[in-house]
Amino acid sequence: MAHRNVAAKAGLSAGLRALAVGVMGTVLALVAVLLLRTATFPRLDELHGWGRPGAFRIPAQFSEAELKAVKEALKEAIRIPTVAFSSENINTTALTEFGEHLRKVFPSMFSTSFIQHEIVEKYSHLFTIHGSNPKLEPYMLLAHIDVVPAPDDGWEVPPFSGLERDGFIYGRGTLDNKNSAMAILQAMELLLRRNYVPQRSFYISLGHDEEVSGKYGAQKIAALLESRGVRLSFIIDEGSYIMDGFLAGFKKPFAVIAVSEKGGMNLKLQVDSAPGHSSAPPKETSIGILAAAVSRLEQTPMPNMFGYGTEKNMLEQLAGQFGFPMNIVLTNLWIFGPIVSRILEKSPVINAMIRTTVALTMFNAGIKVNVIPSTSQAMINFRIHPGQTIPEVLEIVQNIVADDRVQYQVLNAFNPLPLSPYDHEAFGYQLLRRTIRDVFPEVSVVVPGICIGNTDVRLYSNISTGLYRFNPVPMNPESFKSFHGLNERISIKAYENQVMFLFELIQNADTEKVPEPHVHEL
Ligand SMILES: CCCCCCCC/C=C\CCCCCCCC(=O)N[C@@H](CC(N)=O)C(=O)O
Ligand SMILES: [Zn+2]
Ligand SMILES: [Zn+2]
Repeated sequence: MAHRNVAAKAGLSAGLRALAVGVMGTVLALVAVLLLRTATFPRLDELHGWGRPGAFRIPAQFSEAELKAVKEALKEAIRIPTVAFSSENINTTALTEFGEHLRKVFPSMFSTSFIQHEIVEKYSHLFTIHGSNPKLEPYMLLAHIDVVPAPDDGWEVPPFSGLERDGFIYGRGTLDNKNSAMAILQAMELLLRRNYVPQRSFYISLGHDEEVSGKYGAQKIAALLESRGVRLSFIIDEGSYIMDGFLAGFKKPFAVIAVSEKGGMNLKLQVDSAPGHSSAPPKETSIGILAAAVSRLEQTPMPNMFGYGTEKNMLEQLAGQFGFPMNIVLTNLWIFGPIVSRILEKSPVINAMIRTTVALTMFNAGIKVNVIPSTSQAMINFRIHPGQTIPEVLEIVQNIVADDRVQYQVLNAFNPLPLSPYDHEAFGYQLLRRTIRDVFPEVSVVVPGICIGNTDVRLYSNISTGLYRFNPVPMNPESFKSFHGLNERISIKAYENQVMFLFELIQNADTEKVPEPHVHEL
C-alpha cells in the first residue's frame, strides 16, 4: 500500500476540480467526438467446456425432496442462537448445538474418506477435502457461524424463529452469514451424494467469532494451516454481493467481487478535569469539551479518496451499461471524476467506498446528576480507505479536534488490505467471474470493488494473496439495512441459487488454468 501525502492529495483533488469546472464548456462540445470512441464492455461469452476437463460434469438438478431439505436445514440453523456479544461472551451452548446440526444434515461431509473434519478452538470447523490431482493448488471457501445479537423489538417475526413467510426465510444469520456456511456444506453434500470426487483440494472453514474479531476462529485456523505449510490459491468469503438498486440510472443487477477491504481503527478519546459540586460549575466540563471534539469529527468528513481505490475502476467498468450521457461521463473520469465523486458521496453506502468513515459509537461520562465528572470518554470506529494508513488518519483526527485537552488511545487498528489480483491470470477472480456469468445470466457485468466492512478473510493473508469477498446473493439498499438490523431475511430462491452457485463453482475449480479470456473482455 503506497503511503501518500494527504495534503498533496487534497491539493491534487482541488486542482482537478478547478480543471473540471474550467473545461466543462469545452467538454460539452467534445461529447459528440467522445461518443464515437467510447469503449463499451461487452458481456463475457458463455463458458464452453470450462472446468473439469475430461471428467463427468454433474448437472445442478435437484429433486423437490432435496430442495425441501435444503431450506429446512437452513431454517434449523437459524433457530440456533449462536450469538456473539464479545470475544469472551459467545453463546457456546448454541455453537456446540450448531456443530451437531451440521453432522445431522450433512452426514456425507463427516463420513467420506477423502474429507477430514477438525474442530478448532472448540467451536470453529475446518474441513479438508483432498482432491485427486495434487498438482492443483488448493483453495478455501470461508464463512462464519456466529451472529450479532437480535432483540425481538421491531422484528416482524422472532429473529431466531427461522420462519418462512411469502417465499422468504426470516432470521438473524439468513444473510450474515449462516446462509454461506450452510450453502457451502449443502452444495458439497449434494455433490458427494452424486459420487463427486474433486480434482482440486480445498478447505471449508467456518469461524465461530467473526462478529467479534475472529481471533479465536479464523486467526487460529490460519495459523494452524500456516504451521502445516499450506498455501492457498485463493479464498472466497462474504463481504460483497450481486448489487441491485444502489446506483440511480443503473437498472440491471451487477456483481461486485471485493478485492480488498477497508482498514479499521477503534480510537478512545478522553478528557479529564477536576470533579466538583454541580452548583458552581466551571466554564467547561470534560463532557462539554469532549462532545465538542467528537462533534467536530462527525461534522468534518475525511478527505474524499475517489481515485485512490478500486471504485474508479469499478465505475469505468460499469460505464458501458449506462445510457447517454452517463456512459460518456463515466468513461471520462479524468475530467468528471471530482463531480461524480461529489454526487456519489451523498449515499452513505457509496460514501463509505470513497473515504475513511468516522462513526461515534460509545460515550461514557458522569456518575451522578449533581457531580461534575472527572473524566469523559468516547469511542470512535474508523473504517480506513485503502488510499490511507493508520498514521495518516490519526494525524487528520488530531488536526480536526485541535484541542490539547483531548487524549487519544488507539485500542486496536489495522491497515487496509492490499488489492488481491483481478487480472486475466487471477484464477480465483476469474473462477468467480465465470461462475457468476453461468448461474446468474441476469447479471449485466462483474466488477472489482472494495468491502466496506471487515471479514474473516483478512486474517488469512499469511497463506494466500487471492482474498475475495463475494456472496452469490442479491443485495439491495433495503436488504443492506437488515444486516445487523431488523428483519434480516433471504428469499428461498436466492438461497437455492447460492447452493447452485457453489455446486457449480466447486466443479469449475477442477481445472488447471483459467482459459484465455475473450479478446474483448475488460
Ligand atoms: C456502486 C456500487 C455500490 C456498492 C454498494 C455496496 C453495498 C454494500 C453492501 C454490503 C456490504 C456489507 C459488508 C458486509 C461484510 C461485513 C461483515 C461484518 O459485519 N463484519 C464486522 C465484524 C468484523 N469482522 O470486523 C464488521 O464490523 O465489519
Ligand atoms: Zn458476517
Ligand atoms: Zn456481520
